[in-house]
Amino acid sequence: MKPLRIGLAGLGTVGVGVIRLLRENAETITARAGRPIEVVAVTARSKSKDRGVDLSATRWHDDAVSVAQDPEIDVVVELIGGSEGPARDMVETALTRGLPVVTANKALVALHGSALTRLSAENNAPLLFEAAVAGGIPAIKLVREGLAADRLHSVGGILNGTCNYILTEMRTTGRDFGDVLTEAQAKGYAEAEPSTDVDGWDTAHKLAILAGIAFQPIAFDTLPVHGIRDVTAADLTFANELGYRIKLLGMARASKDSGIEAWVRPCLVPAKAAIAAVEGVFNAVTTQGPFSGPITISGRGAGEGPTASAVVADLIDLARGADLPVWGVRNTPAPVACTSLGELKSAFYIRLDVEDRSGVMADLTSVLRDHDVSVHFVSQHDAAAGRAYLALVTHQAPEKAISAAITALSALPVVKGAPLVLKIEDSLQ
Ligand SMILES: NC(=O)C1=CN([C@@H]2O[C@H](COP(=O)(O)OP(=O)(O)OC[C@H]3O[C@@H](n4cnc5c(N)ncnc54)[C@H](OP(=O)(O)O)[C@@H]3O)[C@@H](O)[C@H]2O)C=CC1
Ligand SMILES: N[C@@H](CCO)C(=O)O
Repeated sequence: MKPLRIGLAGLGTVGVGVIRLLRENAETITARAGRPIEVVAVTARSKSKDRGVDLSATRWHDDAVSVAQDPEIDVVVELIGGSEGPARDMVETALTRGLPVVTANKALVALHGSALTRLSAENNAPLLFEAAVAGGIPAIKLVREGLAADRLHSVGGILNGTCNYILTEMRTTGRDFGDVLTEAQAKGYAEAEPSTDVDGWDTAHKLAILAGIAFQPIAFDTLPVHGIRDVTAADLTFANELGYRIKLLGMARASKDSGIEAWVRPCLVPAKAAIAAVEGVFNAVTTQGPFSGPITISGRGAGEGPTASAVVADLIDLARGADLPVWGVRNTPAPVACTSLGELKSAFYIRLDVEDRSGVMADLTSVLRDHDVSVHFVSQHDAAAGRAYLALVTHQAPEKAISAAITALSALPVVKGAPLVLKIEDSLQ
């Protein structure tokens, strides 16, 4: 049997994992793929680095584009990362040559997915990226193949393990964000420059891909993105008392006007919901469809083994000759802007740091009354001397009314520091 010959760029966590998995499970993979899958050419920044795997039988290339130009390969695997530079150049070169591409690069697919899809279609070259969303969870296969018949109402979930780890640790130990972030960096979960994770961008990249498959590609720069930096230990305590957990969610929904409502932000989810039990570095992907009903699957969203498992599953699909359209449809839909969230109605959690004296509550509620925001529940915890944290839970209100109320509340002399507003996401089961 003729092997499927792989040219692989990037020999870091995922690249080495792919080589190990292909070797360790060679017999099983060959049986399932119908032919052997062999890495025959590689590149990385350093040729001399010991990576703990034997590369003596592979051809070394000095740059990624030259791997994509290698005449003796059948598939390019891009595991360098980054939406620009060598990763993008290599993928474009391969697709232009008509070579199938497998990548784990969510930033590349989220930002340049439409242009790459055009290249893929023009050159009849498959582009697969199962590992780009939620690592070891077969998220793309779930939505693109498993749920291909349903018109989903929503798709999304907990898509960043670093944030979920930080929020879980803050809740269970009472420590603050900065403290837990330092620990997450020391343990190698968070990047040294953690903004991609904690400011929500990694979640946004993954959500954009899921939304593109479930609905239609979205214009990435129209996606509202908020991370977890402003969530405090006090918020996690309040949420707990209210019967909720705080999770960084990325969600996309088919909106009434046939657009796509999508956002990334920390939310309160009912403690009873399946997704609330997904803790630590685990990810969860959740869907709702009129025929398929609610589905939530969880697992490891990162790491050598889980991510390599997803990359190699794509390679097995290619070896089997599977014909999988990039976004699950034959045409290449143009990206659409996400719908504005202003009219979106939801209940909200508002946390305020206020002076602790008589009349403060009257000041606050008069602002809410003026913006037609009705309060469902109030709770108070002592903060510093003479100060209190107040948590308000609102009834359903349009997001723009909440935003205007927050601006007015922030201007009150009794309110200290910036209020925090979190959406209450009651629809997840
Ligand atoms: N790590 C994870 O758990 C997950 C990662 N991903 C994605 O997988 C991809 C790879 O991630 P990961 O393995 O963690 O990254 P690493 O940082 O561990 O590895 C990156 C690799 O790319 C190589 N590289 C960097 N620049 C170049 C270049 N100009 N030319 C050729 N090679 C280059 C590096 O070389 P050298 O080793 O010599 O420095 C290194 O081997 C990224 O897109 C990431 O987002 C997706 C899901 C999970
Ligand atoms: N940085 C990501 C892993 C790669 O997708 C996370 O923390 O989930």
